[in-house]
Amino acid sequence: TMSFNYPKPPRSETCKENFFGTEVSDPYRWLEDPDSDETRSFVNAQNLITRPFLDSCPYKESIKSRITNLWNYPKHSAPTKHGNKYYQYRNTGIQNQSVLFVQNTLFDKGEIFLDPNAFSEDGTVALSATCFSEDGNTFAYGLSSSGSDWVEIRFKNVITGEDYSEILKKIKYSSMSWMHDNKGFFYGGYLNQVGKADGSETTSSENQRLYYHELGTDQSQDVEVVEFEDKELRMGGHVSHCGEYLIVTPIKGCKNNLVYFARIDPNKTITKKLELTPVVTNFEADYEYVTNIGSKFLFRTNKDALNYKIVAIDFNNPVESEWEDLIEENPKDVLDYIHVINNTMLVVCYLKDVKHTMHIFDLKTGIKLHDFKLDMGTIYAITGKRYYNEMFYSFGSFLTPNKIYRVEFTDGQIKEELYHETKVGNLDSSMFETKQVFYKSRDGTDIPMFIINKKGIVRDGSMPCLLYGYGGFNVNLTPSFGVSRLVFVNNFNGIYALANIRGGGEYGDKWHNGGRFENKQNCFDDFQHAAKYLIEEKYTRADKLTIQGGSNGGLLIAACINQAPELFGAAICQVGVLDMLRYHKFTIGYAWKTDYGCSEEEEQFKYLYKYSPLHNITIPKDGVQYPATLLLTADHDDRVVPLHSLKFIAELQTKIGSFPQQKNPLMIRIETKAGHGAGKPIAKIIDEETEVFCFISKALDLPFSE
Ligand SMILES: O=C(NCC(=O)N1CCC[C@H]1C(=O)O)OCc1ccccc1
Repeated sequence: TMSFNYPKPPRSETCKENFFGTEVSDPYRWLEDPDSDETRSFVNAQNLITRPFLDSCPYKESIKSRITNLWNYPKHSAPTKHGNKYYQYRNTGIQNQSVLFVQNTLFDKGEIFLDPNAFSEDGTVALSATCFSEDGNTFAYGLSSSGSDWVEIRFKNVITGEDYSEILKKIKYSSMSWMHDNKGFFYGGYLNQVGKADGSETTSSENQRLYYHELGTDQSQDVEVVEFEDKELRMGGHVSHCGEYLIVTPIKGCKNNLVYFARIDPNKTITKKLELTPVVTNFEADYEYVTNIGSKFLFRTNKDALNYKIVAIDFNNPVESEWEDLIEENPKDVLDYIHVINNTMLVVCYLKDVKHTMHIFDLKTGIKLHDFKLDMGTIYAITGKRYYNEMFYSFGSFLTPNKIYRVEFTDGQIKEELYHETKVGNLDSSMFETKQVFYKSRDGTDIPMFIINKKGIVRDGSMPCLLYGYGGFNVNLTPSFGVSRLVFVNNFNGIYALANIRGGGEYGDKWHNGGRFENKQNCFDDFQHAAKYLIEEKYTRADKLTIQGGSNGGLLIAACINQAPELFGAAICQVGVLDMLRYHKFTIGYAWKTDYGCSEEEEQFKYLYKYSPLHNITIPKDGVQYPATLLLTADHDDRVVPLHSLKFIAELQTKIGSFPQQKNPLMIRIETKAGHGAGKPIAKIIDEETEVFCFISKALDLPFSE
């Protein structure tokens, strides 16, 4: 059996805080300083424990080569057209970053337009945001380094391939939008933030402003065009399809935004703050700009529509009593997203029991004109400008990486053809089967869950199982192709299960609200009942069951091992939100109040304190032990700062690690030059997935077969 002598970091007995009469100690608060010597030595001490454990896995090299060669298939994105050229991301297989190609026609092999791999040796500079000007002659592109949310924007002349000289900095959580003169450009920035701003800082991101940039000038000349008092607002700025309006959608949290607009003259530069007309001035609903016909503006909204709908607002008379529903709310299916095409058509994707359906509606009348035939899966993207009579959509599912279809609208016909199908080498998908089951949670709610396994398995409870969940922020976990999960099913002879627990948006706001605020415990109950279902149905047994989740999903994992350690053999908690009393103090954490609430409010403190992972590590009774637990974080994660994981592992090892019955490892893997996940180079993804499997294999004694 294994035993570990975990680091004994200094534990402050004086750091206490009083929340409405409850005294809460915070012995590892000093770990909140990422740059202190103490924190650095804590990180090193942890890596000295974790590194040898992971490297001792006898299957490490074969796991890595299996994951690598399954990743190594050519990838293509749906083409998008700008000006008279087509653009498409391609990856030969395991290039760290995908490369942006430009083609003159749909079927020529094209040439490299922008290769982000050229920006760094190790692929840690990613292309995080792009925006072509209306005429397609200028390409605005945002680069992010080491996985940080910070973005630097550059402008490329498409004809010459040369970059303009200016670089826009201090940009984060920003929209990008061009004036139709192809010279003016809107973006959101934190230009006043002081101190380090490279993603390793934990400074709260406050006072974002919307700026107007004139192409070819220095950022110091940029004009602050929109400003609101509230320091927590992030400004979405979108130039309308006609080019005559700027729609401004300030958002405070991660749900519900305001709507303002300004008239703009595409032929005049902007020299001062814009005059904004209010349309929505309360945070009661989401409003997402779709398009406009003159002054009639379409928005996708959940206002009085938990499953969302399309509403028309006349900006000449925006009073709510004059709003009209263009596409009514569907009582069962969620209006997930929408794309205007061919001038007069709306492509609408619904989510129906966690699978997409796709239809065409008339832009003026809202009448349905066409249904697309889709397999069980997900629409990943739809591309095509409003005035094009051609669009592309990409579709994927658990065993289908990506199928791109081209749709052409000519003389009243809708012609559709397969444009490109991604083939995965060395994977015979006919060996696997996927299904959707429904199980009951603690309160009787039916929860959907996808299950993937090899065909012909015998359900005798002996198989290892990997159960994944998220459960928050209206996020939908729909079927998608994932390499590591297929390696788990194929080479660990495992079961992969994906539980669509409450807090997500799988059944609209009813589902999101069911996992928010005082209902957050439903997420944990739903997930624990998924585990019980998999055990009762003999897919697996507790000591062969691994649970995995990231970010808000990391909170899910940590709360579940605190509440029901007996249910799980292993737990993978990636970039988790683990200190629920202090999360809102760092970077963009305050924006998550719209799911979690905040400890500064008494009622909210009470329910946060009840499940906050850092504050609920409990010594299990009757010889039960915590599952083998691996936390993962990274030094440039400025979405969920590493201090959450550092404090949690310190508390877990101190409180639980020294107990005789605790044989399972309690560890943390801290990555460098990496962040929350977006833009992570393939090499780092493969290393991380390999080491997660090494941990699980070691902890649960799982054999790996080539
Ligand atoms: O904070 C979030 N989103 C929520 C989020 O990232 N969360 C919410 C909880 C922890 C973490 C996660 O689950 O990934 O987004 C900020 C943002 C980024 C880019 C553009 C605009 C705004």
